[in-house]
Amino acid sequence: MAKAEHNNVTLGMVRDSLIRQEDTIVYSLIERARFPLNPPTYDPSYASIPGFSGSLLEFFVKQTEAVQAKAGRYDNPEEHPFFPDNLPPSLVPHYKYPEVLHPASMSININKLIWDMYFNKLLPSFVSPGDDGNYALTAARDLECLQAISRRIHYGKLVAEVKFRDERKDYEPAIRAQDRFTLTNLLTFTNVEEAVKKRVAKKAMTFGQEVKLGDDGDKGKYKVDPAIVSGLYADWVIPLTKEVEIDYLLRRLD
Ligand SMILES: O=C(O)C(=O)C[C@]1(C(=O)O)C=C[C@@H](O)C=C1
Repeated sequence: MAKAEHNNVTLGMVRDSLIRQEDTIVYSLIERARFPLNPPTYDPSYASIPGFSGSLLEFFVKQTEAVQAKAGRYDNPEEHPFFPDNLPPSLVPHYKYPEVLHPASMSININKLIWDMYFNKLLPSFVSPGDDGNYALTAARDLECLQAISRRIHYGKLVAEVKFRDERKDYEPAIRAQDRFTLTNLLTFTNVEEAVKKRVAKKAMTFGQEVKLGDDGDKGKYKVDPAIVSGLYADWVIPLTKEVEIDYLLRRLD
């Protein structure tokens, strides 16, 4: 059983955090869109780094995650590495994060899926084709997008915990029966999902407009297409958050 000392987390608080995380995701997409696709970043034959086989992107992500692991990033249960194997241990004093989640949540990490979605589906849809040589910056911006999206999706663990505590008698039978269908119905709020999709499109318009003095700027011209941002949420972010919620709930009574 998870310790219950942080029972005061409410669904409203968790949703406020999801709303704040939208800002980070939209900004990180805008920052990545400053660069074209830059294919050599992803081409294993381009990098040829001594002692490393893989793309510049993989090199960058593995090295960055190693440094961040040593600095304690993954001690925080909200953070999930993309390459969890062989990560070095934290070298800093352990901060005692509140134990809100069930311990089984530690085994849930769907970053492989997020990685494939980001590079195969999302990235080609919002950056221009082309190559400007800024491969290291490109890899850095990609990692920022990935980390922001991953944090949001894995936040589903906390959303699920709060929902479970609020409606324990409804969730328990479905968990005992390992009934994904009923769990999906219980945790789905279609009106909230619709509001999320509309809000992120509005944020993409607001944050991604050209700000000019003296006139209204380029109306209708945005740094990242708002429809792509709401599509990202509709097709990936919300469904994968729900996937994490279900994975978490299925193990909640272990
Ligand atoms: O806010 C919630 O209740 C969530 O579970 C989060 C979320 C989302 O990903 O935005 C997912 C499922 C719900 O149907 C509504 C919204």
